[in-house]
Amino acid sequence: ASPLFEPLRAGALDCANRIWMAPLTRLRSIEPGDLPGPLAPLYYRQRAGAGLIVSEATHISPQAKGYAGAPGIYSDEQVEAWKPVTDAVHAAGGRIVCQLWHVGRISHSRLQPGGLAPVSASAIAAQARTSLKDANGEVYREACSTPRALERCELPGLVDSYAMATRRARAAGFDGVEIHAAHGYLLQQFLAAASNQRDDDYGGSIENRARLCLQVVDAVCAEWAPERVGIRIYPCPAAADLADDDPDGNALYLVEQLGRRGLAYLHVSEPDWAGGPELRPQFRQGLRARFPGVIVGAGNYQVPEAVERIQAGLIDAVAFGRPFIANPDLPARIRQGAPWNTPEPQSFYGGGAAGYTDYPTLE
Ligand SMILES: C=C(C(=O)O)c1ccccc1
Repeated sequence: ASPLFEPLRAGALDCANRIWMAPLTRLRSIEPGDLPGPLAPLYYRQRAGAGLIVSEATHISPQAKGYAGAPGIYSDEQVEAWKPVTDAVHAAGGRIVCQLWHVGRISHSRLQPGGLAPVSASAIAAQARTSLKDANGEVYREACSTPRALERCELPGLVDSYAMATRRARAAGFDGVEIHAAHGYLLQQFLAAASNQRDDDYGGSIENRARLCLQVVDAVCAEWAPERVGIRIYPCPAAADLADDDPDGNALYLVEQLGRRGLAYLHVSEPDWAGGPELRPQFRQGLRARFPGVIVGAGNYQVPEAVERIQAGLIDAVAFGRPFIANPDLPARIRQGAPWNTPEPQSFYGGGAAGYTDYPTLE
């Protein structure tokens, strides 16, 4: 039998298989309120055959919001709106964790409280666009606003926002949380030399640049338990404005610190996500040597490649993104060697049922 169908225990998370659903932004939440939409329970229940579902990125505070239509996990109303999702996934025998997101500078003043500038490690604008919605609810892309640098005295409150979001995720029925430290969002803006020009103890050395991420991990674990906490990293950023002096060395330093905290899993977003360089084998071995928990690989894997990497001991599970958009029953299709539906990019972001809950299953 394929190693993909061997059960896996990641901390306290019992996964029926090693085919995980990667976090997928779909921008179908209700505004104002940033509430999961009415179709979210069906959408996630359809995909409950995943060994573990990682929810779409979910912002931890109003300031953490960077995309129109993304959901939040900072209000009691949002907790109530997530319960039908977690209940539906559990009723179908699935497991789901909430991905905790602070976008930092990948935002626009129009989405920020009071129309203020977004925040980041330093006042350096991302060379990126984000997604807003027009009066008709249509998604459009716009350049990110120039951020302001967070004052050092704001950081404890920011760390506490992650702890409060963790408390709400637990109250909403999630099985755990995944800290989003990847893809150029706030925590990676502190980690990367190009985006972090701070001259306090959160900037300069990699120990200083990793400080906020590790304080967030410790606060989230203290709020719930390390066995319920995963983290997503993007060790080889392709984007120039996340350039680092020693990407491999800095990533291995971070993973070594994470490896001492008893976390449920390390989720590694691989270069394919944005077309960066392939992860080198010795770097993969470096991750395994430093992280004793479950390691999950994500990055447009083909099935044979995932099986090969699991059998080589480099990863323990694989997270599929776009394939899970188009194939609610992806694990069944993989088990049967059945063909996969092709995702339709025009309905990835925004909209309603089309391209969300209407992809066909096998039977
Ligand atoms: C949260 C995202 C990420 O992690 O890259 C995201 C956001 C918008 C579109 C695609 C992906």
